Amino acid sequence: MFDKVKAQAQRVAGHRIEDLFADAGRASEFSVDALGMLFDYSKTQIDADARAALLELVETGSVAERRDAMFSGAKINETEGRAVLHTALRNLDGGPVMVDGQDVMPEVLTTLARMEKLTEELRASDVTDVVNIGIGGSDLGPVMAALAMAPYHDGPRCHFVSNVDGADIADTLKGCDPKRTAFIVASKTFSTIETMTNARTAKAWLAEKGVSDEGKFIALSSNKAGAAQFGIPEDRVFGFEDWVGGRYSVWGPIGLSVMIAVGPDNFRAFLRGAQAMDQHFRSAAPLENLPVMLALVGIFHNQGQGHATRAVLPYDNRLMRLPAYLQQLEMESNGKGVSMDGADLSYDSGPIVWGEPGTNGQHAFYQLIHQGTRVVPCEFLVAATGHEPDLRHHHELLVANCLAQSEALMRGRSLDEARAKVADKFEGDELERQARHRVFPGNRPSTTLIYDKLDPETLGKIVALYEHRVFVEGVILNINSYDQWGVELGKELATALGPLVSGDAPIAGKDGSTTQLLNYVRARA
Ligand SMILES: O=P(O)(O)OC[C@H]1O[C@](O)(CO)[C@@H](O)[C@@H]1O
Repeated sequence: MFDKVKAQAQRVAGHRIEDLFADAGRASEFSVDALGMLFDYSKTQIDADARAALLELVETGSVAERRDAMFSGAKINETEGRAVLHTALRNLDGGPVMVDGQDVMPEVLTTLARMEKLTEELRASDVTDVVNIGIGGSDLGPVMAALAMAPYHDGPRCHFVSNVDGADIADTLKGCDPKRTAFIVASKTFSTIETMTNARTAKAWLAEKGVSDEGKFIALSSNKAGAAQFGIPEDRVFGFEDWVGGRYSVWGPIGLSVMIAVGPDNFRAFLRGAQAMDQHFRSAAPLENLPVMLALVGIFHNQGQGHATRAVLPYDNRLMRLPAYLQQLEMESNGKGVSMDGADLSYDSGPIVWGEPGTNGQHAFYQLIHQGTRVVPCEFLVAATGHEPDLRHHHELLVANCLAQSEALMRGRSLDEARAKVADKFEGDELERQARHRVFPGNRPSTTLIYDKLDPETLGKIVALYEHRVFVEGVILNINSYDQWGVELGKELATALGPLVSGDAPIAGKDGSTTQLLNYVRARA
């Protein structure tokens, strides 16, 4: 499937990216300028022929057909028999969206209106703190978006508790007044062990402080019966259907904490941004299509050139949690071992995604990115303007650093240049030795997504852009991006190990290492 792309990747392997700019039109020709953002992939080895081979994958993979199937409510999550319709949650002024012959939009809009009503009530009340209890998609989206929209935060303080480690909830509750704290239990299934354990601990904390839990809990879940069993009244339960995947759920009820923080208008702007990206994805030609081109660059680096990882490097401190969010989005979606028909993949699935905001990462792991033996394709994100007009010089430094990194990755530093740098300090063999340590190979690919300002609408566009990128890569890889069976085994084993850790069951039938670790814990508990 990737033979042509691999052949192209091999052909361009020796090309210096820098030299490609001899073509004065390269920067704009290898960029997509749409929706108020510019995606520049010109600092990669992709040239016209390589791009043509990549674009063929869009045709052979039937990306357009699969895309239309997704938007139309077809059950493209075939292993779970579900539609994939997170896009309906932001279809604010769109037409009907049918699932099993029924328009889901009236319910979506009613739920949104209910969320807005509760949000207004909460924001007008004496509640000072809201604690969202959830994990994975019921945590990462809200955390990431709430942080990204910090300048618009004018509601109660929002906290996020996810880890089953008691340290998480204990540290969070330390700063909260039980009378003025509301809890959101966010769980699609309402059965996730971490979330249910933390929710019960929150209930116990209120009881211990002598505060009734009446009216204190809100549930966001597809499992209304589970929420009722926990004691949350129906009018404080916000449901969503199984066609919203956990890692795609920030746009609906799971985003309630974000709405409470920034208010309904800003939350709607966030949805509008995503909706604009949806429309763009559906209508723009592949070459002009942001998600398609972002995906093809990813395919080129991973399946074409064999680079197993990619770094996401936002030069936007408020996108601090974007790499973690994308780790779930990309790796839970496209980290699969079999194709749609269940056959073993004969090529690599999605890449290992990681990152940190710049400039912090520069002083930590960029050493490896510049001089390590492995190539890490980098994806920079940066805003043209910041939210702090009085701190313009900070923003200018931030942008300069971002551009400097992609330039340095591309240009590198030759041995001659390195020698010149230290010629006044060393001579002879020592000069040679010292110079070699200062060589940067360069020719390392990166892309840059630049946008005006990280406002709610832009954030919506960026997140939807990455969602659709994952979709396109998944279609081309012919995998199901919407299930996550790989998380099951660990959950099952953890449940079985519980009594062995607590000492309620004898340690038997375990391998030597697990037995040794259990004994170590039990001796000290
Ligand atoms: O919202 P829930 O049902 O608590 O699930 C939380 C997370 O757990 C997972 O199922 C993985 O274990 C994710 O896909 C999901 O986002």
